[in-house]
Amino acid sequence: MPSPNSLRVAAAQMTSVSDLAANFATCSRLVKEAASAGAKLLCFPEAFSYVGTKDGDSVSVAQPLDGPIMNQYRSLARESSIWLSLGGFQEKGSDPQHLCNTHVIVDDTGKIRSSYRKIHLFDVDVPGGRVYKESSFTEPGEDIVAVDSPIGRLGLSVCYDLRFPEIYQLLRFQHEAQVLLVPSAFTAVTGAAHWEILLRARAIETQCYVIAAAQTGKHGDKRESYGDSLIIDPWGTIVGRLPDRLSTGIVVADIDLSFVDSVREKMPIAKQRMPIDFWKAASL
Ligand SMILES: O=C(O)CNC(=O)[C@H](CS)NC(=O)CCC(=O)C(=O)O
Repeated sequence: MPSPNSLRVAAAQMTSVSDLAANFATCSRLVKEAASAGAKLLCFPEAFSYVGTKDGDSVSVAQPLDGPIMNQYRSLARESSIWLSLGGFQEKGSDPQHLCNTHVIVDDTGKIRSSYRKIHLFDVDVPGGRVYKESSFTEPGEDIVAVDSPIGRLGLSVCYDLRFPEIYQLLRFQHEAQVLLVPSAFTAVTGAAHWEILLRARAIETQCYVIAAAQTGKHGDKRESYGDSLIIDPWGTIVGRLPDRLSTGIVVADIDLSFVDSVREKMPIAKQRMPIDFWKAASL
């Protein structure tokens, strides 16, 4: 039985393709499922609205946050009265060659509450995979973003950010996040090696819930994502996962913010951690 303090959340797992209308149809079905399951928030993965067939394709579909694509998703939230985490939206950049990889939070009336632009861009030669150069078509963000919601204070990030613990330390200790969102499209190779362990580490070291919605499977014949959308509690326990890592669907879990408080009270790392000045002196 969920405790009286519990709040229901959901994370989608899906295989977006290079067809805006097809992805919107999938998202709209998943929003209805999440709303009828009683979820207050549904999180979508990075590139939910569009995955191109080759690098940089997505620049051609980039739009501002007040454009028609985001408006469609805002009306989904309003119609089903549910908050949405729209991770990795292709937001129009400052020139025609670039976009921003933007994580948008929309409330249950369809209003944009906040947006975060991916800071760490995936310029990586994946061992046994291919070379990625996200910075060739993406402008990096510069601001850390947290926002209040009915399911607690949300800390925003996107995909490759997951490998950089500093951003999560700041979200927890400066911005007071209680729930970290990590919408992703991890590669099949790096996901198999690192996905679950990185997410559980971030939950444990920040004592936050982590909700990580994932792209999964083959997007055409060029790209493949690892999958495995996860909801993790502040003790590092996985509390939500789909039975099949590759299927399209939602995972639902009840989160309890009093559990966040109790983990933090019993293991008071906020008080015990050393300030940055200590480390500067120690490394002189
Ligand atoms: O461009 C798109 O369509 C969607 N975005 C992505 O796929 C991004 C940038 S290329 N992928 C990652 O950040 C993978 C990270 C990763 O796999 C790891 O850290 O191991």
